Amino acid sequence: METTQTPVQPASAAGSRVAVRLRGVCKRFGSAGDQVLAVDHVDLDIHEGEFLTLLGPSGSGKTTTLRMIAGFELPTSGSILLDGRDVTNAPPFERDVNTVFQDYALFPHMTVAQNVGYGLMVRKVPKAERAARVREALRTVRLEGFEDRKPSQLSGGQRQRVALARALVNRPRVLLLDEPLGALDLKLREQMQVELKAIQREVGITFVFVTHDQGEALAMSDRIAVFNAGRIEQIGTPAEVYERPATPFVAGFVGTSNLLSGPVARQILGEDGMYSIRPEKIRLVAPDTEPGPGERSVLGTVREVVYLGSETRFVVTLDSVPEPTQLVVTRQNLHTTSRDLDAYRDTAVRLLWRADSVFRVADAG
Ligand SMILES: Nc1ncnc2c1ncn2[C@@H]1O[C@H](COP(=O)(O)OP(=O)(O)OP(=O)(O)O)[C@@H](O)[C@H]1O
Repeated sequence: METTQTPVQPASAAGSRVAVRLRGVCKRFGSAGDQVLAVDHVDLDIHEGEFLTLLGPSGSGKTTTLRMIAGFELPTSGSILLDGRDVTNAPPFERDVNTVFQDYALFPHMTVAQNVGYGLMVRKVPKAERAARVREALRTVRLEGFEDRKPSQLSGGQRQRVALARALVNRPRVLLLDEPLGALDLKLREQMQVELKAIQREVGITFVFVTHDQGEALAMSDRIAVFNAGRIEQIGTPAEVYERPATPFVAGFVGTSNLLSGPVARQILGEDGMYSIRPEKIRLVAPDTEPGPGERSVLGTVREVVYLGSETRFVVTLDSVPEPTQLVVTRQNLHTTSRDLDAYRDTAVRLLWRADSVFRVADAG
């Protein structure tokens, strides 16, 4: 009986071997005169054992990129390599990858165990080994004891785990996940984010995960590739993408950003170009507070106070800048109650931030 497991490889130890390589990949849909360039010259290296997320708004080309890695779509131009082997035009079954879809695509008439073991049965894996591998996959997704249930007798989160087990049981080199948590409610989604990441660490398989949810991408990924209009605008760790967004689009799509440009940037920062500062990096203090060493500040008036439970969002218009400018500031409600906050409205304040919290996202245009 074979019970060997894929070796444990923590995500932080993701190897430098390239599991998936995309070079100059383009995908055009439609016929002449009515064409969409869904994916536009994408270059991407995904490392072995890595959890890589394709993040972007609807229509930005993430799913098409994933489907080309799976072999469900063929690129119009460019090449795709899996483990160094050119698979650009290979059919899906000749690629060592598996896909988990958002709608799970489980067989309703089969039990959980039959669903998970289906691919092994088709590949004529002997019965005893099949049973052992199904058991092992169900253990990995923490669904022991559910073997004989039908999909209709499971919750959304449990069905999602069956879909995951059905992919893991094949021990693919690469697992492709297309918005797999999209159908779950927020609480379950957050719980599954933690579990999915733990499972990926345990099995050490390369995960390529598609989502439009920036919070999900930040919470789970080793690296994030941010898509916009068919192109990758930035690839980096969650901290790099959040703290040092490379473009105005990334600054706005991943978290909230205040963008400063033109005469406003010149007056406040003394620089040309476009700059970004995160709302939580700005402190709201009394107007007569002196900035400390390495700090910058500007005077303003609080226009809106929005209580959000764990934090409050202030919208502040700036005094003495040449154009009407608003900055958003967020603050954790550590000792504040909603009643204290009303006093802020229409008051004069000083906004204070560390000079190194501001970063350039574009050159002067
Ligand atoms: N089969 C197709 N035929 C024609 N156009 C398509 C096809 N599939 C995708 N597109 C177009 O390609 C572009 C990229 O689509 P894609 O599904 O890859 O985006 P996405 O970022 O995954 O979006 P979503 O989050 O909404 O799934 C879109 O403009 C879409 O309308």
